[in-house]
Amino acid sequence: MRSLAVASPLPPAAAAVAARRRPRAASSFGREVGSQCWKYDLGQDRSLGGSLRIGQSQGSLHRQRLTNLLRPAAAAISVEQDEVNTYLPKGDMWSVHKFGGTCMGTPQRIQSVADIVLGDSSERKLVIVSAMSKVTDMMYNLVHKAQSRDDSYTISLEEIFEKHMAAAKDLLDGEDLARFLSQLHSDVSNLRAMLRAIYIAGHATESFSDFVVGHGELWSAQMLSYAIKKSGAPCSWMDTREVLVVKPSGSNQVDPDYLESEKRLKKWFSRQPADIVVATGFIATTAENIPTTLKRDGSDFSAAIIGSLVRARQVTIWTDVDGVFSADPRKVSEAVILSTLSYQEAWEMSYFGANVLHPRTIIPVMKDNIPIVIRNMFNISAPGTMICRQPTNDNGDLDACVKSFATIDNLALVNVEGTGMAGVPGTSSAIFSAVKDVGANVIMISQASSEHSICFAVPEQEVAAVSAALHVRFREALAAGRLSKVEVINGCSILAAVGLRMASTPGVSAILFDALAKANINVRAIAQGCSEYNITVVLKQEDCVRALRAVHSRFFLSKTTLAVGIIGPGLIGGTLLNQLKDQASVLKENMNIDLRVIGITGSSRMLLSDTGIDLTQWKELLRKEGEPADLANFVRHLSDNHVFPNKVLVDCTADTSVASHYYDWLKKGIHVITPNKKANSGPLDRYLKLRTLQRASYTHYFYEATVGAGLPIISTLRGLLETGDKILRIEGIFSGTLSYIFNNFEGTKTFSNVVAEAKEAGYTEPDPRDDLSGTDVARKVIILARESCLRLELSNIPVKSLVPEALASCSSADEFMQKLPSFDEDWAKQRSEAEAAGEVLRYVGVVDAVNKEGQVELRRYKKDHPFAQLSGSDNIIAFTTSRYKEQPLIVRGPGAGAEVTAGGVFCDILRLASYLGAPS
Ligand SMILES: NC(=O)C1=CN([C@@H]2O[C@H](COP(=O)(O)OP(=O)(O)OC[C@H]3O[C@@H](n4cnc5c(N)ncnc54)[C@H](O)[C@@H]3O)[C@@H](O)[C@H]2O)C=CC1
Ligand SMILES: N[C@@H](CC=O)C(=O)O
Ligand code: NA
Repeated sequence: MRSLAVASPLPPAAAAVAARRRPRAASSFGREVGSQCWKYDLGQDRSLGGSLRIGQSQGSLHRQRLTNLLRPAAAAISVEQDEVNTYLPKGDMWSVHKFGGTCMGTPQRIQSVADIVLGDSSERKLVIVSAMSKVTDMMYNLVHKAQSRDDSYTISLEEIFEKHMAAAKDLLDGEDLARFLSQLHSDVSNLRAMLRAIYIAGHATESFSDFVVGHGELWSAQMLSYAIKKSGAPCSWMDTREVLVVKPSGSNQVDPDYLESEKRLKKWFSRQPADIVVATGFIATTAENIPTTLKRDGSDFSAAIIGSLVRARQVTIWTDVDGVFSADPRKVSEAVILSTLSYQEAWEMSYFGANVLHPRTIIPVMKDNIPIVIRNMFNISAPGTMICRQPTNDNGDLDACVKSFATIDNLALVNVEGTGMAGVPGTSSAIFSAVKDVGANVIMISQASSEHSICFAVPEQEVAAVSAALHVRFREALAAGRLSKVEVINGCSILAAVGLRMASTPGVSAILFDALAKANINVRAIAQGCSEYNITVVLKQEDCVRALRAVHSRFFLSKTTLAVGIIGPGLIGGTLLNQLKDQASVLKENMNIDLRVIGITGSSRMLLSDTGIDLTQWKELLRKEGEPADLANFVRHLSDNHVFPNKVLVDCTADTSVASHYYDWLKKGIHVITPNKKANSGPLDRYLKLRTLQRASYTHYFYEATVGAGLPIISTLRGLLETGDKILRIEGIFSGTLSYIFNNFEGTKTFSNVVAEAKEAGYTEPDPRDDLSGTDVARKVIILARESCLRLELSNIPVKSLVPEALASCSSADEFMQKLPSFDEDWAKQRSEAEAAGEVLRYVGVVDAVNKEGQVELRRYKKDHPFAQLSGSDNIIAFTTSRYKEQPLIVRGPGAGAEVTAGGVFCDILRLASYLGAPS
């Protein structure tokens, strides 16, 4: 027994690479192949490492066998330099397809792949395949087990054998099956020998490992080619180690040698001029004819290189998704499939982890302008995403400029700040060399031109080292005050918008930042290079998904998407829901506004939905599927919803306690709309706080229906004030109920009957005493007074109540209505007295802006006075202002009732949508 002692001065892995790369003279284990030499000298392979001793006979047997194993591929790839066959067809005829492991997962799927290939009407087809799903991992595992001296590699190899045998038996028959199985047997027996050597050596060189692993592709390619042949189409299979020549380019990457590969490909075709070729993905050879692989995403890369070599008209990458999404669909459920992308956009997106293509996959096809199409083999009807030079929908449209959004989490921002940085060359170099020295990866950099600070983002787990290095590097500058701080902001994320020409198209970043502002998201840093493809913003990580959804919906959904929560589905709330239902599709189509009611709560039950309640049956759903009402949970449901960036709560109750929450809701970034007068007519300090918050934020609060229902009262007043007019007096009939009562109390019906009619018609407050007492009018007077900048409390308004004192203490509205007839006579008397004087009774409210006071009272007006001309539930409001002094500006019309009031609230919702960016 002769011992073979191998002492390596290099670590085994490095030695393995060195051994592979160093050309050697042919040894007794080497063999001349054609004009080239197979130069792999196992005897001197230092990567066998350590002081391993292998018995001579066993060692030489293995060496001999292993060399032979590696040989077939090498033999085939030998090419005479001048022997260039011209068969390789050029032009548009080749169509290249690539099917990944999932597509090749089962015999049935391999058959479907065959069907897809046969269904392609291209003249010539080149099909690149990965190993059956999981096989590559199983093969790596074999190597791992063998080199860890784990005997069970033999069982694992057996499993792999069984898996392929079973698949082949399912898929093939006759001679082709026999041929495949015989090849499989022979390959497995060779692998057994190779693994045994690895087991004995306790180590596998990279080329041994690549050789073993590549069998997955060899088998899947053969099976598919036989399956295609079985369907009647002539088909060859190609071991791409015979043609695809690559050279290592460091950090686990390889560069294709196009010239050499093209020569070998032509040679290959000269021997097998087939119209359908199934080729192995992932595997290749070095110029020295050593089997290797294309590393990560190797099969896509194979397809792109081969596509380029045959000048394919298109490379189709088949996978299990419909195409490339506009955002991670796990985070944005409304993400859409993009129909086209430019090469650069695909490139940018893959950087951000979008499941597109590895950037290097794009390079080979990009240079020849060959489109890549990503398609779903399990959904052939989906057209997929085409990646090409000039996407057709890239027509200068603002929205087409942004293709997708992506995020990176777990980052920290480092901010280096100080006056001593400005104008000092070398500061940034010093900062980043310190960062480099600790091996941290800088993900974005931003420096304002004032030069007082530089900030950059690094992975959070690297920031402590970066910060420490910067403190050491700038110790003196910090001590001297030239630098004021090296600050670390943890918990950051990056949100990137990717799109061709985005950065050079006016308005895109405005839309982006506007969407973020409206979603109440604070931007911490911004970077946009001169590259046209990317705008990056840094945000708090907790805001990131919300931000992603906000910007995505702004660019990809309707222009304005609004999630609505309705509180109080009574008369007004219920009518509003029906109006929303009827108008939703028109709004979506004509105005690009998408309103989704995602919650309805009454006082006892609530109904919640993440994406929108079916409004055709909201009542039934609320009854059957509703849960016990809980306002806090209801609000949480709305604010936690990240699908819709804009949210509004519509308070259709008359409840003071509901109104007391508006401040908190606005603070949370939820817009508020209401016909409920309680907040604006409640305590002055609360009101002022609410309005101050509203004015200081991008969150909106609208309440047009609190005065005159749907009539444009608040908006008219605002228009006057905002354009510089001065309000002198606002006077009018503000109560639809009282207007109706006095318009219809003409002597034919009793007073209590007319009140009952008003209640029946839906004009009254839930408790009609609020109308008759004048409180409702007083509230409206207060609302208008405050809007006109008067600081009045409800208690400052003298009110003449029409509720008989005896009925003020009735415990319910019903009891009040029952007892009201006993006062009909008093009312009849008052009415006839006025009538006798040629006058009518009218209940009016006044805002006297000059004297800073308000009044609410029952007055008598001559029959020719405009206030005497009203009918139904009409309100009339006269604004006397500096500009409208001689003749007041008058607004008149029905000022109560379900449809008009709900219409007023709806109008506020649309006003909000337009504030949020909906087109006018
Ligand atoms: N009816 C009209 O013509 C006009 C009414 N308004 C205002 O519209 C609001 C609604 O009036 P209506 O629909 O006529 O009253 P309503 O009594 O028919 O409806 C109010 C609804 O709110 C619910 N509700 C009460 N407290 C609640 C709470 N804490 N949480 C959840 N739900 C609650 C009630 O169960 C009821 O379904 C009132 O503030 C009223 O002043 C404003 C202008 C005109
Ligand atoms: N009850 C009110 C309804 C509107 O605010 C009225 O009658 O005007
Ligand atoms: Na109004």
